[in-house]
Parts: sequence; C-alpha cells; structure tokens
Amino acid sequence: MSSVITLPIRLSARILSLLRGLVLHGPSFVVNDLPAYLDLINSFNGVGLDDRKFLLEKILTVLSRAPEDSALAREFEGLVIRLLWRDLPHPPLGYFFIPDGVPAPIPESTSSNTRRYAFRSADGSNYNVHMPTLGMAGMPYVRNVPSTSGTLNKSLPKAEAIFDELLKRDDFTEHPGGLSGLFFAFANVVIHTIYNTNYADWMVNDASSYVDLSPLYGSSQAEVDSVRRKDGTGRLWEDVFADKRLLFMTPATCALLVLFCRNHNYVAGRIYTENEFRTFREPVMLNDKERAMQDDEIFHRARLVNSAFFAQIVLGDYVGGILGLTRDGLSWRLKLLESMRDINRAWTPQGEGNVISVEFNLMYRWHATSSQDDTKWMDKFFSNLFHGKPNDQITINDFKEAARGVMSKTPKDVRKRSFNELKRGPDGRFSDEELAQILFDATEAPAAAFKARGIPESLRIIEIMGITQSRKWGTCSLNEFRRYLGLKPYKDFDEWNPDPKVYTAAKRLYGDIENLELYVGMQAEEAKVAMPGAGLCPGFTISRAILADAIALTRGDRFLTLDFTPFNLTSWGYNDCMYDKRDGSIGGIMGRMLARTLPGYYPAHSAYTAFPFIVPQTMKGYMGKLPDRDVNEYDWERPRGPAHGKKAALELLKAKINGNGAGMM
Ligand code: HEM
Repeated sequence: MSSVITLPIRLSARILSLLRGLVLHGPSFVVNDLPAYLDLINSFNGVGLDDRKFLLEKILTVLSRAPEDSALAREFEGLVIRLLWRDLPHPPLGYFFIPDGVPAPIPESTSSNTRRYAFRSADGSNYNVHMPTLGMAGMPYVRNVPSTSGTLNKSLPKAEAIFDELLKRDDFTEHPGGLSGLFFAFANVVIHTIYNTNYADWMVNDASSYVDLSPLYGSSQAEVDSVRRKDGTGRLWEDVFADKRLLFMTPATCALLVLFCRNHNYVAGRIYTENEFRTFREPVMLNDKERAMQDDEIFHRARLVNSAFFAQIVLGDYVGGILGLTRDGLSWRLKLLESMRDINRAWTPQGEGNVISVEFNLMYRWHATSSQDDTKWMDKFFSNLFHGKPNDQITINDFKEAARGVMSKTPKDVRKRSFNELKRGPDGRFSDEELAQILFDATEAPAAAFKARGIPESLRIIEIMGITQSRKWGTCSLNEFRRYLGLKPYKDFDEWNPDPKVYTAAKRLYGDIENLELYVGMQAEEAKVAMPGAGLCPGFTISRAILADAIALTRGDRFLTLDFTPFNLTSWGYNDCMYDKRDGSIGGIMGRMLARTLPGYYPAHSAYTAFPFIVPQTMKGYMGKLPDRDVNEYDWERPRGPAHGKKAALELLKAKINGNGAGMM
C-alpha cells in the first residue's frame, strides 16, 4: 500500500525537478508551456492527459532545441521514450485469431476462413498467445510458495487424527453473513471449473486455469463435442453438462449447470436471430460444410457470452456476497477487469494468462460450509457409495475404486444422464418445477459457518485425501504462506485460533506453530466475523487469499479482458453481460439468468430473484436496517411458480411471447 502512495509522490517530485531545471536553464519559451506540464502532473490523479495542451509537441520542441550533450535533455528524452513505450503492452497480448499451427495447433479443425474472431479453445490452450500451454488443461499445477523449513518432511501427525481432532464437525453453526446453500453450490461450480486433480497423477490438473465454464462445456475436444448438437444453430443438447464429476454433487450445483446450459441455448438463439454480421442462414439451406462452419461460429460466440455472463456473476453476485456488499445494500464492485495504467503509465497487466496453484486448490476446499440439507444429502450419498461402511473405516483406495465404479456406470451419452433421480421429459428437458424447487430450497438453507471442527463427518476420507495430497505436493506451512502474502506470521497456536479446544489439540498434534500445515492451518483457523467489507467470513488467511485468486482468474483471462468485445461476442451478446443497476439486485446479474431459464418461477420483485445467494428472511432483516432501502419493494416469500396467481401467469405469458423470459428483470 505504502509503495502505491509513495510512487506518485516520487514520480511527481522527479518531474517537478526536471521542470524546475527546464524553467531555470532551458530555453525561455518553456515558461509559456507550464500549463501543459502541470496538466501532466494532474493526470496522475486519473483524470487523463489533456492532449489539447500539446504536451508531446512541447516536450519534443524543447528536446529538439536543447544542446545535444545536455544532461537535462538526455533525462527528458529518457522520460519521453519510457512514456511512449508504456503506451502499449509488450509483447502484444492478442491476435484477431490464431491461424492453424501458429504458434501452436488449435486442437480443433479450423477450416473456416470466416472465423476471424477470438474464441475459447476446448482445453484452455492459447489463452496467452506467446505461451500457448499456459493454464491449459492437463498441465501440472504450480507451487507459488517454496517451503524452505524442511520440518514438513518430518513426522507429521496422521491425517486421520487431524480430521478427528481439528476438522470433524461438532455442531452446526449458521453462517454469520447470511449466505445461502446456493452461494456455495455456485462456488462448487467455480471450483470445478478450475480444479480437476488427476487421480493417477496428483501433480496434474485436468481442468484449465480459467473461468471458462468447463463443467458445462468440458475440458477436451471430445467432451465439448459430446454436448454440442452441431445442427447449424450452435446450441447444446437439452439440459446437459459435460463434466461427470458434477453428477455426484449436491442437487443445486447440478441444477445451476442445467441453467447455464439453457442460457447457452438462449444466447445461441439470439445470436442467430440477431444475425449481426448478416452471414447466418437457415440451417436447411446450407450444405454440410457450411452448416458445420455456421454451427462452430454460433457455438463459439455463444460460449464467449455464456462464460462472460458466468464471470459477471462471479464479480457481481459472488464477490458481492464475499465482501458483504449485497447485504450492506452497496452496488459498488471492484472493477477487476478494467483496463488501466499504473502511475508510471505502464499498463496494469490483463489477459496475460493464469496457472492455478496448489496453495489455492487447498484454500478453496470449503466443505465446512455445507448446509444441513446438503449434509443430509451427503450422508445418504456416501453411505450408498460405500455400502454403509462406517466413515472412519473408509480408505483412499476405497474412495478411488468407488469413484471409478460410479463414473464407469455413468451413461456415455450426456442426454441420458440425470441427477437427484430427476426424470427427463420427451423433449429431453428436466421439469422446470423440479429444478426451481431445488434452487429455492438451496436459497432458503443457511450455509454453515467456516470454523474448526466444522466439516461433515461423511467427508472424512475426502479431507484425508486433501491432507495427503498437500503433503505429496510439498506444500508450504501456514506461516510460510502468510509471509508470502505479506501477512504477519503466527507466534503461537492460540494466536491462530483462540478457542482452547482447538489450539490445545493443534499444539498436541504439531508441537510448533511453524509446523502447522497450510491446508489444516487455513481450514481450522479462527474465522472472521461479519462486518462491513466481510461477507464470506472464512478463516483470516483464506479471506486475504481469495481476492488474489479472483483477480488472477478473471483479469488473467484474455476473453474477459482484451477479447471481451462486441466484435467477438456480438453487440447483443456483449450487452447481455452488462449489469443493470435498476434491476433491484444491488450489483448482481444472476437473477436475469434464473428468470430467463425458468420462466414464471423467478418474478421480478422477488428476493429469490434479486439475492439468491443470501437467505431471504436474513436479507430482509439486513435490509430493514438500511436507511436508504425499502423492504416493501421486494416480495420475501418463496415464489409459487407460474401455476399460482394472476401476476405470475401473466409473467409466464410475457416470457413465452419473448421466447424465454428475457426482460423479466
Ligand atoms: C456439498 C457438496 C460437496 C461434495 C459432496 C464434495 C465432494 C468432494 C469430493 C468427493 C472431492 C474429492 C474428489 C475430487 O477431487 O473430485 C472434493 C474435492 C474438492 N472440493 Fe468438494 N464437495 C462439495 C462441496 C464443495 C464446495 C462447496 C467447495 C468449495 C467451494 C468444494 C471444494 C473442493 C475442492 C477445491 C476440491 C479439490 C478438487 C480437486 O483437486 O480436483 N467442494 N469435494
């Protein structure tokens, strides 16, 4: 922070000294040019340089007339060259498109010459055009923080004992920030987008390091092909998603993915009918090659829009929950994607790529937050999976075998898959009613608080796997991670978690605070309380690290920054990803998708539509205390669906006329 403040001061001081030199020793006309130089200093406040003051011309005039060997002129020349160089990023970060084989083959046939826009590859390759494998699926994780103490190689406590004494849930404590089970169901989609540790080789991540919605689209060409219809309309099959792992997650996570599938099809339909470039034709009018090319184009543009929409939910609704902004009635958000310059005019990097690290994989295991409904669901699921074997007797091999078993029984055809015993209708779709009830339940279910001794017992083996993985990755200690982030290391266990039950158990297990492992240290650390700026309320270290991760994921993604343009997404698609400050959601966008994909179930004024990530009755309590908000503007009861009430029926009719429900928010 202090360097951010001192940099402009140092820079302004340097420029002032140069100006003083010019005024005192430079040619006499410099004095007349003072307004332009002062404007340069003013521009450091972010107002932008006024080019009508002709700064560049004036500096060039001074330079061209100054004696060649003057130190002052040399200094000024250096300044000008540096400013001009910093005008653009070096090397440039994106091409219009990447031709076949240059610099690396695009893992998909690209016979089309018309596809002169940027699109997401199936496996996350080519996000950084100079380093095409950066963040690609199937590459190893990175380790950001080297562990130098060596103590972690020595006898560490048994993972089983750690779970039983520090992690196993003793009682359910409601989340202090009012976050709902749906918030964490969405978080579950986010983490599956970026983590897929390979069972055979734990160093490898089979997901890309970008928020590319890979649980929906897949992480390989074969997976992407499995969800596409390829009929010239760019749509996916009805209510499908590619990543089999998600079928074994709680119902709300799967229901959300189904809605993202519907959203893709809605977006593809709009891109086709808007036909902005006047190139699309009715698929029946096209030969096979033309139809395939048209389908590719609509599919890729729709994926850009749907993934950007997903990222906007992350930055609007999700970060709004993490920072407590929605709860506090604030629609302001950190503009993580914005193009901006540093004070020294260098571009603040964006779109350069990202690679997920093992430290962040461990940070993001938020199993302690499982709601009571989700805990019941997990108890039943794991009991079936392990044929009733008691939790404390299940081994890592049992888990791998059981996971392989269920995966191999999963139908290859994505259209035949189901979750939570839902049945598909003749049109291949799940029932709107059943999906909506799953999502309403998740919005109403309070999540659990982050805390030591907070993880449901049925996840015992998953946690033991996590601890074992972290040791095989050679991960650093909690204190090493904190030093890396510039946070004060803990001196003793009671500073880390003041609960005597927890710190005495941790001390008994680890002996010295420097030995406390990162994973266990983060998950069992004292949690933040709800306060302005804090909504997620995880352990202190997670709370600091999560934002660093959010910015790396979004700002590092070329398709959310440099290539997030109407040219690539189409004007309609680009606008569809923009927030609407008048929609009542206090900075979110998720409700638009809910209303559009489940017509009639998410009315415009419902709290379930506006704040799906906060338990409605809790949000009502928060809002009641805000001087500039009115609880009466929202309906706080569970929506009853299109079959109930005239107003809802009218909305459904409107939605049907619009083709899907757009415009309901
Ligand atoms: C409530 C339902 C959940 C269940 C049943 C569940 C179950 C599992 C299982 C079985 C694994 C290990 C297998 C694997 O690597 O895929 C796992 C890993 C993981 N879980 Fe969960 N989880 C749940 C929710 C969450 C949530 C809400 C988060 C965080 C937002 C989360 C974060 C993670 C992470 C980061 C991993 C490591 C993934 C990897 O390395 O590939 N989980 N979980």
